[in-house]
Amino acid sequence: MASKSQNKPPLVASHSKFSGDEVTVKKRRRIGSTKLSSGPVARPQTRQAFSVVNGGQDPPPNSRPPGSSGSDAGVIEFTKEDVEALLSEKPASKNKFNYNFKEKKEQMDDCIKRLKQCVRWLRQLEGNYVTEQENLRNLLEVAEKKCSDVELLMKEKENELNSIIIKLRQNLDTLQEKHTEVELDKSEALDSLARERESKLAVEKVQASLLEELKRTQEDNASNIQKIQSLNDMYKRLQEYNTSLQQYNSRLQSELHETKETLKHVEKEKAAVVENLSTLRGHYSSLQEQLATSRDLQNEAIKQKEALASDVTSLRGDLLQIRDDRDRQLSQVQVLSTELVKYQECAGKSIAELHSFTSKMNELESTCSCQMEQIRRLQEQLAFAEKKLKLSNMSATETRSEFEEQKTFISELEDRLADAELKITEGEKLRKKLHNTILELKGNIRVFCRVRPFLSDDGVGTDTRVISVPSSTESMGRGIDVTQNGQKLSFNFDKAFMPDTSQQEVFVEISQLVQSALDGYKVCIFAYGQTGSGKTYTMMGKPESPDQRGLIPRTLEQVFETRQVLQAQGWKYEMQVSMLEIYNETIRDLLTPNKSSSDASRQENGKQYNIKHDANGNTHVSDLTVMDVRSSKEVSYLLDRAAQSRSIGKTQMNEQSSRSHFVFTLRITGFNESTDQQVQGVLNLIDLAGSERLSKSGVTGDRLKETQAINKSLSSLSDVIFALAKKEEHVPYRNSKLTYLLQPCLGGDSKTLMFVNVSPDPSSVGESLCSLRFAARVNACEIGVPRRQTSLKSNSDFRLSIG
Ligand SMILES: Nc1ncnc2c1ncn2[C@@H]1O[C@H](COP(=O)(O)OP(=O)(O)OP(=O)(O)O)[C@@H](O)[C@H]1O
Repeated sequence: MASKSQNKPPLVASHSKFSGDEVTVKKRRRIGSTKLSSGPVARPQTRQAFSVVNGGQDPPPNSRPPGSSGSDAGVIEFTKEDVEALLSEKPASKNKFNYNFKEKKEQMDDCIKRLKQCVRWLRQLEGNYVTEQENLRNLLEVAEKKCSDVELLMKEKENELNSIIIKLRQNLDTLQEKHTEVELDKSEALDSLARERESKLAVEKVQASLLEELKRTQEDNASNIQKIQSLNDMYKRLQEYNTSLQQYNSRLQSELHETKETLKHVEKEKAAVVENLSTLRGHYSSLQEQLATSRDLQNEAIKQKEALASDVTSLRGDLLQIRDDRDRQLSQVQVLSTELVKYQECAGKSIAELHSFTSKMNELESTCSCQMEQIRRLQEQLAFAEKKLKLSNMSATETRSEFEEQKTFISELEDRLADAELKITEGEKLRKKLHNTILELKGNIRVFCRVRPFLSDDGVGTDTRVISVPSSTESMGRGIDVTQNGQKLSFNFDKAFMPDTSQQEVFVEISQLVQSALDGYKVCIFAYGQTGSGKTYTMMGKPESPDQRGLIPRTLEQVFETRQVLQAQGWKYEMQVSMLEIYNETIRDLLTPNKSSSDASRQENGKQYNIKHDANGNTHVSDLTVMDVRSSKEVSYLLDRAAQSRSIGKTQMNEQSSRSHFVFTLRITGFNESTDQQVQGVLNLIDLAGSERLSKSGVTGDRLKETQAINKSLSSLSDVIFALAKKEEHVPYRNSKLTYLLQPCLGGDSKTLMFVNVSPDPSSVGESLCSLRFAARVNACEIGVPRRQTSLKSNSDFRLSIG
């Protein structure tokens, strides 16, 4: 039985398995189902695995997972169990003995097919996993990057917000502090107001009591005054009574005296009577009786007098008492008056205090109202600040987002700027290279011919033309024809300027060389020709007339203008000027400070003026004045100074004009901070001495020797130029000052331009021919780069035959 069941076809086994246990099937874990559901490939798919694995037989409909009604009929899926079942599947045969190979093969084929499908499915699944994994990884990286960016951004924003919140909190704190201070001030002010009100009430009470007391005192005073008045009246009455008593007393005294007088009279009469007593005894008894009655009367009078005296004493005591009372009352009145005055003063003070308290109170009330107003304002400010805070919070977020946008915009712009700068730098390098290549193609040594117009003092009429424009189109603009003794000789150069060519037109042709000097090359432009042929006119021109300014002023203008333009690209230039004159192997510094003529010559003699070349091929003349210049105006001033110095020198040395070489040197040092580039250019502008025919000069002796020497040095110039340009070892006239000075300008990358100036004067046609032959020889120099062919036919005789 066991073997039977083992040999059962997988279909039956699978079928029975699935139909037997629906829950198990539903719960069965699907390989990759979790992953597939999250990735792009993981769409909910309807499985048909069983039909494939189980040889095309579907499991019973109730054993299918929910939703697998067959919408994705083409997709095949396997579960782990399916795969395991497939792997552990063994060939089934209904009967061991009926084992049919064909059937077995079919089964095997079927199994292999299913296995292949399973393997394909697994591979596809694996591929999906890998791509999904990669996608997820990428997504994860992007998300992580984003997350870190967002985190950074958030941190920055948080920091900014924190700083703003701190600032606002500080503002709020200060405002709250101010508010509490104001509140404190306000409470203090209210307290002091209450205190002042209390004190005011107390003062008012005191004032009322004082007023009552004052009233009472005034009433007392009035009653006292009445008392005093009644006492005064009594005193008056008593005085009157006293006076009447005194009058009575005096009357009694007078009566007593009269009585005494009468008594005496009586006693006298008694004596008379006693005498008469005897006689009159009778009479005596009557008299005795009279005497007794008189005595009684006297006693009565004495008694009356004593009673009156006691009355007077008692009245006197009364008077004294009344006086004492009066004095007491008076002193009481005085005390009361002083008290009254005091009370009045006190009342005045109280009133003043009351006034001051009232004014203080008013002040305090106004301060209080001010403070209230301040508090109100502060509260308004606080509300406004809070509003502002809210607004600023809102605007801060807006600003922050704007700031972020701006930042990204700026960074973009910066990138673009950096790119542009890089492009500019590269473009500038390219421009330099191209410019140089163009100039090299044109020739590092070029020769321009310039024919000056007829002048009034030219010997022959203008109709006799010895110099003419060539007829061939090939030579147009670069050749001239010279007619001598009926023979026409043609000369071709890089450029030929006819008499009507303006200074500007000539300058346009050399302006590229000026740019080369700023690019860091050595440039040398010199004018060669017979005396009066227009060399000085070409180099210097007529500075007083702007149209006729020569190459030197125009060159300087361009140098300083270009320097300005290049400054925007980060270039900084330093310029140094020196000017010298060579006369018969003597160098004269044209920029030494002005001195008297004798001093100048002595000074000149003391100086060495040795010419030296350094490792970089730069020429230095010892003791020569070198001036820093910042503008073309400064150079113009120095040129004027040099011209002045030249004319002084000529007068001092009794020199004929035009017999010296004038050398103007401008050293250009440029540095670019942004690209860290450095350039050193030199611009030499030379007005050579004019060659002269000895037959015409009419000089003799030492002067003749000098002229011969100058002519010789000029005639040898072509040999020198040739040798230097070809970098030959042997340079003729090496020790000649002019040769030595020109040496660095004629080799390597240096650019040299020679003007051959010719005069159209028929009387000097021989000299013109000499100059042209010389120039043709220089023109024939080839330096490094191919030059167009010079028509050498007529330039065959290069040698100058001056003198
Ligand atoms: N292209 C020109 N247009 C007008 N005038 C000119 C021209 N060239 C020269 N001249 C005039 O010719 C005269 C002589 O010129 P210039 O002094 O420049 O000659 P030079 O070659 O320098 O002479 P030297 O060798 O004796 O110094 C001057 O008066 C000058 O103004």
